[in-house]
Amino acid sequence: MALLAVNNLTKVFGGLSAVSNFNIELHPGELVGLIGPNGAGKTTVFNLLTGVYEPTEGTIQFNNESIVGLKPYEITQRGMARTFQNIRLFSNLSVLDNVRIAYHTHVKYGLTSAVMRLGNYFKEEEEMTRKAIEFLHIFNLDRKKDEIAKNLPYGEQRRLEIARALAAKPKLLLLDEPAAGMNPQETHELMNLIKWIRDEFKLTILLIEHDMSLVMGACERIYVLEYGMIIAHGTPEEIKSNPRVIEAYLGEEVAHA
Ligand SMILES: Nc1ncnc2c1ncn2[C@@H]1O[C@H](COP(=O)(O)OP(=O)(O)OP(=O)(O)O)[C@@H](O)[C@H]1O
Repeated sequence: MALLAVNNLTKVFGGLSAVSNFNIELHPGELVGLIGPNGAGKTTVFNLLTGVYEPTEGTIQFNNESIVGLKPYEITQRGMARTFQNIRLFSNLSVLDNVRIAYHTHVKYGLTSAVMRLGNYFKEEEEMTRKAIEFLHIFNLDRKKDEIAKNLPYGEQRRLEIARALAAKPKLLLLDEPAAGMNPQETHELMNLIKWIRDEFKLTILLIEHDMSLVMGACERIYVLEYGMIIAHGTPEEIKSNPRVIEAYLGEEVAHA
């Protein structure tokens, strides 16, 4: 049974179809790539899946429920989390608080406990801090827990954003260009980290990425978008040798990935 089933998804801005008749199915535990030239519609797909935009047409079933028309926070609560192409951290908060905030979608104490600072408020807060530090440890950021997020080097900010997304306990994680701005060594480490978190947290992951070494090295299946339409879909080997993809996008880049 598919975790995510998208049919005929279309988004028109003014006269421009940013996404046209887009279909995708993701099964639990899959790690899938979404690639395509600049402006192909990849981020618009993420914005449609996460409720930032309402589709002009089409259906989105997540965990056997239609999520079209839900607000982004309602979709997060149902188990979909994402990162952004332009990192969106709470830049003036500490590294630890950036992750702790994500847990607030799951805390059990009510407003009264929070205001009155009753027993379960402290218990939950303590538990949240412990779990947040555990997460930071996975991402090798625990030593930096008290630093202000904006002062971290770029690669660490990217890792922190993923840590925060994971803290919301998603079933599906959408990563928008996680390797952007990273050097080859950082990209390689990130690739291994993404594969590891998929296995460790039994996640399904859909990632947009321009770095072909990461896409080809991590993803089991890849969808290729051009002008808002899927022009190819297959394994990394199939995509690498697909003449239409080479012509539209990858050219020499993929032949050497
Ligand atoms: N809010 C919007 N209003 C109008 N046009 C938009 C909007 N968002 C995206 N578009 C247009 O939709 C098309 C697809 O953009 P999108 O950002 O989804 O592409 P992309 O594949 O993510 O590109 P990149 O790789 O450069 O991030 C572009 O032509 C873009 O200008």
